[in-house]
Amino acid sequence: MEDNFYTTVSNHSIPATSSWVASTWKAASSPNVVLALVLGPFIIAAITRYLSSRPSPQVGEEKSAWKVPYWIPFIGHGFSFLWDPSKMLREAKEQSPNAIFALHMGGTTHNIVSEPDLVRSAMAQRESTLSSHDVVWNVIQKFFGFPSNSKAKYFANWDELNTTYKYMLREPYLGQMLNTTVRNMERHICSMVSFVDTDIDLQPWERYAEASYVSDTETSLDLMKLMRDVMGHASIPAMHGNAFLDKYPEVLHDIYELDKGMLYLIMGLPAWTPWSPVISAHNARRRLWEALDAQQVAMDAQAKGEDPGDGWGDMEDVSPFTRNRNEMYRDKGFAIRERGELPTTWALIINSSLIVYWQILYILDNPSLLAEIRSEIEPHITIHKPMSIGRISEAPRITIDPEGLTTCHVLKATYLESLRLSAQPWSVRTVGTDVTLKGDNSNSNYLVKKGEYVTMPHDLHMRDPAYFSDPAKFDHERFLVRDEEGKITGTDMKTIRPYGGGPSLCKGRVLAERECLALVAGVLAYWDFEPDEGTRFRIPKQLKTSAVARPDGDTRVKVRRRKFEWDE
Ligand code: HEM
Repeated sequence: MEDNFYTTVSNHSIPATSSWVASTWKAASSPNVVLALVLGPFIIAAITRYLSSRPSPQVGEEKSAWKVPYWIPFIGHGFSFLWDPSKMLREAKEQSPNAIFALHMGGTTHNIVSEPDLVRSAMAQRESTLSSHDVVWNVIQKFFGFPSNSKAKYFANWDELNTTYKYMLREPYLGQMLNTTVRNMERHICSMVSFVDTDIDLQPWERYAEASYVSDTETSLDLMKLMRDVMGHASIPAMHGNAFLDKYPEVLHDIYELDKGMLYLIMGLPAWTPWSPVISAHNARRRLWEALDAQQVAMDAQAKGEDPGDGWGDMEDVSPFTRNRNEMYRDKGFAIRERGELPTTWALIINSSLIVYWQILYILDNPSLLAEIRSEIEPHITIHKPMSIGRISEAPRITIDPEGLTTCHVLKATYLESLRLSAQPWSVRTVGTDVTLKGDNSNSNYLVKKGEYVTMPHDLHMRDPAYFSDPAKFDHERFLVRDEEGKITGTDMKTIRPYGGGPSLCKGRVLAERECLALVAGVLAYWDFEPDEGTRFRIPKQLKTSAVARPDGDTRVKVRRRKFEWDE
């Protein structure tokens, strides 16, 4: 037996393993096997393609989504989707004979819905039919890093958590938070650019925007980074109090780093992945948790009548929203590590600060629009004549009236058009029971099946030429409402959904709109900009992010303070 075992069948005196390799090689190199190996993948791909393109059986009157054919089993459209989701969706929509089409990715089926009537129907379904819970938890756990064993507590207190949003959405709290934000903006707008050539004397946002001294009246810097940080320095203290940003000045940049790594974190890539954006995202998230946890510890101590600790001060300026959430966490026994302040802090920063950049850039690119907006906002912005001693004078102060700005329809229309062009929001739901999404007539109803997903990429609709002519062009006129004489009487948001919809509709939408209008108006009233090179501003390509696009490169601009009447 032993001899047989070690003796090769081919009678040669080579070891058995080699003999096995040799025989396998011989078999593998036979023409039939080579043919099978070469043709196999093609045959599998062809069968997959055939099976995936078979129409779903129709149930009664109701159609189901058109399935976009694919070639690779299980992975389906995964690669082309990851490569360029916007292009892929646009092309699939163009080919689709139905108002809904379905993509297959990683064994899951996504019914892609973008027509306004069908989105409305989806948003109106009960949570048990189309649920956002699983998707929300997936993001909360994987992206924000919540402990996975807190899921039960999180959902047990779902209603209480949602109730706290009234401290952001409703008066008088909304007004309080907005006023604090706008007062911070007023201070930062006057000192936005310092025209010094020593790095140490620059404002933090100038350093981040890579400011480079041109002259005593002119500085060159990156517009996106500047606006992002100025907005962040106004809104973070309005939510968390001044001490928070003083103690943790890196919070803003950690939020940007975290956001850049969103996809990697959702894919579950660990911190040791040898790819720097993944490592940076993990590190940024750890530092953010440390900062937010420290604030919760300080607030807990203060609530017990104890000293909140070094550098926190009296925390009187922490918003009612953050205070109320801290109270709720204590009442419901949430451990420090289970408290969810990172998602709201991220949501506060990440979208508004980018929209402000896009809106300012689109306006600057159109000088007659800029002039129109400057005259429209003039009654609601006051620039105060500064005190002077000899030839030295302080920077003029600015006062912004956010309520008044809500009547500036052209300004508001440019905000809506910036959202239409730059926001990329998606709402995703899991299908709990078979459901019919109703279109505007019985011929446009669609059945979606339990276990699948309804995925609503709102940007697909917001750039659909069937609804928005010349969709890539910035044209704020499309949102203006005029009377018979052509006089502007208001704005109409039409069917855009930059804030998502249904139960997970953005809770900061009113605050976002008012703070964006205030910052854009304040900056345009106070500062002049010109492109650093050439005569036109470059409108950069957009990179896909969570909800508002990032530009694909720098927007270097030269900034000067505007000339006011007393300068003449
Ligand atoms: C222009 C700026 C903003 C845009 C475009 C935006 C967009 C969005 C989108 C698309 C969603 C998800 C909706 C869905 O799942 O259907 C969302 C959710 C949310 N946003 Fe905003 N947002 C903005 C500003 C803000 C601000 C300033 C805050 C203030 C903290 C905020 C707080 C939230 C919160 C708390 C949620 C989660 C709501 C929930 O799950 O119940 N957002 N936002």
